[in-house]
Amino acid sequence: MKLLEGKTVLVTGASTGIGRAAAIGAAQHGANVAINYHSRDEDAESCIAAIEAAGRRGLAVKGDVADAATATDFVARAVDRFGGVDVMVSNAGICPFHAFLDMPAETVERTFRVNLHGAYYMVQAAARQMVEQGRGGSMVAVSSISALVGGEFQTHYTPTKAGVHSLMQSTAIALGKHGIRCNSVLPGTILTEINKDDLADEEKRRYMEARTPLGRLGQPEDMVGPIVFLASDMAAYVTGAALLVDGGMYVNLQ
Ligand SMILES: NC(=O)C1=CN([C@@H]2O[C@H](COP(=O)(O)OP(=O)(O)OC[C@H]3O[C@@H](n4cnc5c(N)ncnc54)[C@H](OP(=O)(O)O)[C@@H]3O)[C@@H](O)[C@H]2O)C=CC1
Ligand SMILES: C[C@H](O)[C@@H]1OC(=O)[C@H](O)[C@@H]1O
Repeated sequence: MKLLEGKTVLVTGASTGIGRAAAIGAAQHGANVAINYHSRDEDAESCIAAIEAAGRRGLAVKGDVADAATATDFVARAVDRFGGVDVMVSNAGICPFHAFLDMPAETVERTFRVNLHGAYYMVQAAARQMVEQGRGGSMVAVSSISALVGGEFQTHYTPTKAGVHSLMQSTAIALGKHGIRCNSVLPGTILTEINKDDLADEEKRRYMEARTPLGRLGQPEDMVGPIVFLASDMAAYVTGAALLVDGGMYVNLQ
């Protein structure tokens, strides 16, 4: 069953990882897909090729989500190409692991700007377009298990993920009257570029696997079903919700 037939889906940070899998998955579910990315031109091109191989139309727009103008440009380009916006998957993010006491201010600033300001501007730009269209819509923000728990080397990162989760709760209220639903997914540990170096440490990787009741870390494709579901009309009465997609890691105290 195709859940996004005829819809236009926008995904930020879709050159690699979770965003890429979500963009291709949305196309396989019948959507035309516009992707944003920051630096990896070839990966963005191959993502578009995969969208087209699924029989849908794709558009890649390069830009830094930390800049509010990137969001208005991304939405405008998507509307120009596809005629509207039905779904915004706000996914772009960074996590430069670093200790707390000597954390550089620039690292804090950049992480906040990309992860939290970026999500805010993208969701706001998409919402303005959806309200103008008058046919509702769906926002899916990629938050994290880190919205709920801490990380020694993620003191600048976890607050942004809690912020994204909170943004979806508040926008669910602000936009409900327009038929726009806002939800977040909370991935556990998914094997992507963001943690490649961190998890190159075998001991750390084995520890993270051992914490996961399903016995393995996640793959980007594990995120597709939950994101597509929340984006789709199957979730028509779901808003302000947060869906953990973590193989059970969060509940595994002992
Ligand atoms: N992997 C995991 O375990 C988890 C990830 N998450 C979240 O998932 C999201 C995606 O991460 P993931 O797929 O793992 O990591 P990746 O590093 O594989 O993907 C990150 C994506 O974000 C893009 N990006 C980075 N900075 C910017 C920017 N300033 N402007 C626009 N795009 C940008 C990258 O583009 P490019 O490469 O072209 O620069 C890339 O497409 C993040 O928000 C992360 O916090 C949440 C929980 C767990
Ligand atoms: C980058 C981390 O490995 C990843 O990101 C998160 O949000 C979680 O903390 C994961 O472990």
